[in-house]
Amino acid sequence: MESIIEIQNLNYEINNKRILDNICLKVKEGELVGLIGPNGAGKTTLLKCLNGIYKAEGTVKVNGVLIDRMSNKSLAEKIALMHQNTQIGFPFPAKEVVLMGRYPYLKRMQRESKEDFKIARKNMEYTDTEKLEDCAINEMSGGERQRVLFAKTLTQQTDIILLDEPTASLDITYQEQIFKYARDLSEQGKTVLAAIHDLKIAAKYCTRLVLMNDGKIVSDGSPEEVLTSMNLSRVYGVNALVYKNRITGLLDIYIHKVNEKNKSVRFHVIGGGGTAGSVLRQLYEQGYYVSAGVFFQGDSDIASAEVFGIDYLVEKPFSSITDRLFNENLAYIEKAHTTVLCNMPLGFQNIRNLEAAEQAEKLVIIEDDLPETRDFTGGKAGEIYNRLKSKAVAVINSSRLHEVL
Ligand SMILES: Nc1ncnc2c1ncn2[C@@H]1O[C@H](COP(=O)(O)OP(=O)(O)OP(=O)(O)O)[C@@H](O)[C@H]1O
Repeated sequence: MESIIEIQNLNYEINNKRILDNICLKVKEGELVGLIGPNGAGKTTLLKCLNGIYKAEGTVKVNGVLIDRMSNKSLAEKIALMHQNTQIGFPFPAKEVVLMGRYPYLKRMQRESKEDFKIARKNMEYTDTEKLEDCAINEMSGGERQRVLFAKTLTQQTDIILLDEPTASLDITYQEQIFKYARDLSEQGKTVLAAIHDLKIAAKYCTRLVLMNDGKIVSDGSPEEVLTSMNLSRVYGVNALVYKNRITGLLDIYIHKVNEKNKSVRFHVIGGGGTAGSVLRQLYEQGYYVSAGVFFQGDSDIASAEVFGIDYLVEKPFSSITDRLFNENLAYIEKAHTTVLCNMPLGFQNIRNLEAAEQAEKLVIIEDDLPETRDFTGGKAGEIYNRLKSKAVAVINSSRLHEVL
């Protein structure tokens, strides 16, 4: 398929400072591309070059035609840009602002036709802004104004739509809504490029992400290809873990700061049934060496251990812990400075985890629920648990774990 947008060797400077550095990018019809990158990466500047607001060195073609050869009006029939934080000083009613989207199609002094009004109205309905039609644009909340401006952008009826931080002042419902609209538009064959800071929304809706830094494109591909821990760490200067959220099935990002000083201190975590996730995270953030187990296949604690790169032991589902895994668990416990027993359900299947915990030199028990309420062995596990309690260095609520780390 031909590219609807083709950018080659684009360079742009302001006051001798290189803002865009040799940008090359081709976008196909119907793509929904997220432009991501830290503040100052050059996203807005790139969108403005595409829209002809900034004249840069290099070439920008739309449908194979150089935009320098197009008049402002004919470019505005092809590309609409919704600016970041647009302020309008004059109290235009919303419906007039939306109608302004029709300007590329009107001759000098020509009034809008019935058809123009119809298009504007349809887009106000679509963006849930009809109720605001008589409200002054400069007296609206940031989010309301943003939605009216989005309706105006759509009213321009262009094949290419550029959105610069379209969700900046929107509440969570409308943040998602704008990107649902953007996805609908791309499914209808429109091409959408959106500068966006929210990486989770970018991953959820965009078919392709372009990561920029210092005026350059540093990665370009599917959300999975671009949103890697390495890319995010390199560009944003943070420690980031990128993983598939097992509950939502979506790409998720966890930004964190790890204390690098604690690597030689070992913790072992006994959990299960999703009770270990938060414990593993907190220990990971402290930078300790952490091992965990014995979990049973299918447990969400395994997903947590994998995200945090923690060594763990896993048994087949619905089986008791074998001697081999019991001994491996013991070996981890013996090497650990501290063993943490989570607030897990107690059954015949995992009773050997409690037996192993008896060997811990220093045991911390997390108790959010009384053991009687989660003992499914008729008291057998409860007996061991009570012995563990009497030797534990701390029995705490999970919200207080940080106090003993
Ligand atoms: N009018 C200007 N005069 C001087 N420098 C500018 C101007 N406009 C942009 N810049 C600089 O160009 C660089 C890129 O800015 P741009 O707004 O394109 O980045 P961005 O990726 O959109 O950032 P943000 O995510 O913060 O909106 C920044 O370093 C910015 O300071």
